[in-house]
Amino acid sequence: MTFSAELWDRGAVKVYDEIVRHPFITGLTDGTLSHDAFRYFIVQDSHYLRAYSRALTLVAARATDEAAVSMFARHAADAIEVERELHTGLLAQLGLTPADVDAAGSGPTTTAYMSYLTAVCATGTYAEAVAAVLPCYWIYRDVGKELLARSSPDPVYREWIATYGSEEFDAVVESVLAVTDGLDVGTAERERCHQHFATTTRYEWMFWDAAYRQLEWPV
Ligand SMILES: Cc1ncc(CO)c(N)n1
Repeated sequence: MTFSAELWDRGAVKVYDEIVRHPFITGLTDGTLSHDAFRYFIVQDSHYLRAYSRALTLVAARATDEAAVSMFARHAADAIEVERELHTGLLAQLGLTPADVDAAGSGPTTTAYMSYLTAVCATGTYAEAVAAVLPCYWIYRDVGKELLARSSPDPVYREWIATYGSEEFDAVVESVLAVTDGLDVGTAERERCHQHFATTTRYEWMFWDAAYRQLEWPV
């Protein structure tokens, strides 16, 4: 079994099932998701993408071959572009400005997820950093494809779905999976990779759940 298949098998199979039947995800395609919940999601995702981009530069710095350095550095730059283009467009359609994103601040789940990613990428090994960021790519690709197949009555949701369900994003994810499968991982390191992969996979579920419930800091 490839390393990526092993990670998915142990850390993502069950959670992925929960993700695709979560009311936020089913609501994107059956038209029941409120724009308020989606607004919360896009605002929080703007915060998330800023941290994600920085985390990817840390992965790039840890990469052991030039092709991987170049790939992760490119993805870091792309994450900033996605935040600028997709979010500015979607935010405007939802009646929000970048100033509203700053005013909202990052919510509890966003903060926890960003902190975990940053910590692993800053202090873990290269393989640990790859395992921590992999669910961000992989889950969005699979969810994107699933949603594209289901389609949506809402043009705003359709635009968001098109980004992650695209052939381009699929190719990006395939290249990261190839890097993952080429990693040289020790026994103890392998266990830590499993932990990080399972944890960030859970955070992906929690991120959608927080948006669905529009979770705020309790105090
Ligand atoms: C929370 C989250 N995870 C992954 C992605 C994909 O980059 C995203 N935009 N947001």
